Amino acid sequence: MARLPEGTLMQRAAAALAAVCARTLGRVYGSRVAVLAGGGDNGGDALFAGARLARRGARVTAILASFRTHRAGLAALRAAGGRVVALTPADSGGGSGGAAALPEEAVRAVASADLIVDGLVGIGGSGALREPYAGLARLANDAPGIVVAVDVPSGVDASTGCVPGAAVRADRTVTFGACKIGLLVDPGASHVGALHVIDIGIGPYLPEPGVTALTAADVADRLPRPAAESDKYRRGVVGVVAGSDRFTGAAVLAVGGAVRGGAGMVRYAGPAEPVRLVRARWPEAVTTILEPGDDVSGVGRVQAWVLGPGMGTDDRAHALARSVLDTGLPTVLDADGLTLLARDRSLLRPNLLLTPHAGELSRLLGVPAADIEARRLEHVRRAAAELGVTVLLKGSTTLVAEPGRPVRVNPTGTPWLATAGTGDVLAGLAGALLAGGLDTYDAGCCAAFLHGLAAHVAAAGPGGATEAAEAVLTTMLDAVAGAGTAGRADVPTAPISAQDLPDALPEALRLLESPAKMEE
Ligand SMILES: NC(=O)C1=CN([C@@H]2O[C@H](COP(=O)(O)OP(=O)(O)OC[C@H]3O[C@@H](n4cnc5c(N)ncnc54)[C@H](OP(=O)(O)O)[C@@H]3O)[C@@H](O)[C@H]2O)[C@@H](O)CC1
Ligand SMILES: Nc1ncnc2c1ncn2[C@@H]1O[C@H](COP(=O)(O)OP(=O)(O)O)[C@@H](O)[C@H]1O
Ligand SMILES: [K+]
Repeated sequence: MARLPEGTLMQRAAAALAAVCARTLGRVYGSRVAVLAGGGDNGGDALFAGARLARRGARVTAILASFRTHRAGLAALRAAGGRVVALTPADSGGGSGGAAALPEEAVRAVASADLIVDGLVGIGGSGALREPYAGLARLANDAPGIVVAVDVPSGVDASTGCVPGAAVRADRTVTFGACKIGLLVDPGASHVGALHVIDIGIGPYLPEPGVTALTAADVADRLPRPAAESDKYRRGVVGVVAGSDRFTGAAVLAVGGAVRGGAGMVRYAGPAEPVRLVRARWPEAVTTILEPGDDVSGVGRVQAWVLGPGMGTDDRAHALARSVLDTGLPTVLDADGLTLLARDRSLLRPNLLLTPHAGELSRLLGVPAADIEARRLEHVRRAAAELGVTVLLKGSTTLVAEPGRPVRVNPTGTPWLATAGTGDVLAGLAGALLAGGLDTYDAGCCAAFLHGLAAHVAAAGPGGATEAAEAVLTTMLDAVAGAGTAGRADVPTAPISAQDLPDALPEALRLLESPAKMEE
């Protein structure tokens, strides 16, 4: 800002915002636009964009939520023929009266708009939206028009993704200069809609990001690949200690993730019944039957372990877990393994990748699961710092934290993954990548990326897999890099089950290669 004439950045932002609004509307002339303007520069962006749309023939009404309004923006809107409705602090959309307490003129303008521009608050917002901002946000959400958020959907904390109160649910978000963390991390991320990241020329002046995301090319670069002189041992042997007579599926799913994740060999060790089922489904796995009280000394050499899914939490499971962890090898610790760790911190070792969901992290940190869901970034950072290991927090947006490194957010997730057993596949997949030589941080990030991609491929089926994967790999990541728009592909999808994931992994891996080549 200091290097440019005053208002230059805002004009760049407003021009791009108006262009997205115009494209969204299709026909600008004669369309109805409501601009919700807060008291800061976010409102300024929205008012200048409103002025541009008004000059192209849109009927624009600005609703001013604050006494303080961006002066030049308001003047531009007025000069372009826009109408203005000013609210007072007494105009409250809150309480049981809901939006009805807002002035009729404002309610009508929003309810009849083809497009609503949310310029209430941007990166300067703090805490839950106050009235009348909150009432306007609710009004926009209930209106039939398309909602375009300026920089950040108002009510979403731009730095954390927390949503402490009412918040705008946008169909599109046009963000300036860089993708904000809160647009990628839930619950904020689910308010964003299609995402446009607009380059306004500030990139070279921004500090190192605190949160990063891997692109398809980044993942492809990191994946272990067999060389001419490879053999199964050098590609990495992963040992899986999972499943029990009661939870046999966990064994089959974790082994499936490891086999399809590219391990040179998978060794499975467990009770007789899961061993029988693993052999039936994955004959390539080398199995060892563990009798009660056995440790893993008879399993053979491995480079990394997957420990925990469905193994139980009794004293025998505890002793078995300790025998795995005492090998000192890199280990994915999941599910029951995490419950054991929560009870007995002496199991903690370096070289661990913990893969908790919010419930499991809640037990590890002694914090209610709802707080973890509400402040995912804070809690994953805290867990990594407190435990001194890599922590992959599963759920609506998967985050990977390691002390001293930026948190990585996984861009490939899909809610179709919310089904029993998918976590077991993730653990196996991450184990294969660890055995292949990746460190716990990269193994976690790459596993989450491939797992999400495989879910898209499986949910879209053979007919839509390519399109669905391209939407994730190209469009979404381009948008984050400022070169396109992110939105989900419009391909029909169907529910998936956990066992679809290992089967979809080969196709996901092939599709991962193609955009990587395109970028070259
Ligand atoms: N940086 C750049 O390079 C560029 C930045 N640009 C734009 O500037 C935006 C940042 O502008 P900003 O700093 O003026 O803050 P902004 O987001 O408008 O919020 C402040 C206002 O919101 C209010 N308010 C706050 N919290 C509230 C709550 N909970 N509930 C209710 N009200 C609340 C607060 O009120 P106050 O607390 O002061 O009473 C004040 O009026 C940025 O997001 C982008 O759009 C572009 O032009 C391009 C260049
Ligand atoms: N709403 C969601 N959106 C995206 N991914 C999700 C969602 N809910 C769960 N997942 C993913 O599904 C998997 C579920 O794992 P987990 O909770 O361990 O289940 P299970 O123990 O049944 O295998 C994780 O990879 C998680 O990130
Ligand atoms: K906004």
